[in-house]
Amino acid sequence: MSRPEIRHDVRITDTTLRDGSHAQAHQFTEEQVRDTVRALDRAGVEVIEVTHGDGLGGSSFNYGFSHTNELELIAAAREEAQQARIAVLLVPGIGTVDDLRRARDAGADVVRVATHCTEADVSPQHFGVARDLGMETVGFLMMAHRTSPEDLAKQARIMVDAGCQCPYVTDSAGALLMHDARARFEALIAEVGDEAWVGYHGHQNLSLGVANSVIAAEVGVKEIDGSLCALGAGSGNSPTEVLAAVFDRMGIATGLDVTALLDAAEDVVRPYLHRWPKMDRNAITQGWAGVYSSFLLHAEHAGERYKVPVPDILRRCGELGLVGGQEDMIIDVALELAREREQG
Ligand SMILES: C[C@H](O)CC(=O)C(=O)O
Ligand SMILES: [Mn+2]
Repeated sequence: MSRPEIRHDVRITDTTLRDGSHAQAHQFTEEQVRDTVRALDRAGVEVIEVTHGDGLGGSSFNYGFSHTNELELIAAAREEAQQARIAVLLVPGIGTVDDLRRARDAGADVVRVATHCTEADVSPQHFGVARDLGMETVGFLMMAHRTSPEDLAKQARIMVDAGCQCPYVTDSAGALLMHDARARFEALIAEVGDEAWVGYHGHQNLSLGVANSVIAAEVGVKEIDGSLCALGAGSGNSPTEVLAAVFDRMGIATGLDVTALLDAAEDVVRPYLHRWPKMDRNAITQGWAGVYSSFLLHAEHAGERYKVPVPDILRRCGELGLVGGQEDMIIDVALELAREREQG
């Protein structure tokens, strides 16, 4: 299996239209997707991810219904992109291989198969189908702070042996401190670096997404994620426009046009933001307590409904070690906290 060609020192994947879907409560319109893809494509972004925030098949009662069917959004993105590849996310169990086939038919070029950081063994079938479909393959090892660098590297090995061309250190909670991130990058590169690229996906809950991206580039990580205006779960992702400016200052080639990205963030994305992701009390708590960023809106709704402080809900989710896919447990946590408060 060959690694995909990366034309610059680092390739930036923009996930505004996928991770940003969490922050927008999955309400992206076709017009927003078209405008954003056109702007990213013109700015030189080579991979643009478009899917429900929880990946293919995510539109549901548990995760939140999409405004527009994601296959229509993928097809629209494909039409607008002149040079960029269109990526989709697939969490096995939420999405299926049939969803993947439909996404491929709609124009997706890349699939990012996402599993909890200790559960890569649920991904091989999906990588196999993706390779048969001729797709480029990425593996997301989510909540990467929850396992050691050595064990994360073993999970990356499972993915690469199954056909993954780029396993990612995915800091879903924005919880990785700089030395923790470096240790994981180095462990993955040592384990699979001769056969695959290594990637990094950061969240800004502790304001370290960009700093960790700098370390990533320095130690040889080749694919790094960002989102315009940081649009993503929790306090958002590393802002694509900031990554472009920082890497430019560092002399790291990304092929990105910084000015075009600044315009894309301000003129295209900012006007449609429901709220600009920021490091507020709730999002910082997520980074501090190691909680999945996508829990933010779910916890805020539960806090309002059951009259319990959102940071308390998030801290309890961290204590219980909840992982992506356990969004329904947030209600149980809120009810339990409400009962505890009643009992004094
Ligand atoms: C399904 C998640 O939102 C994937 C992701 O972006 C993360 O874990 O972070
Ligand atoms: Mn994310």
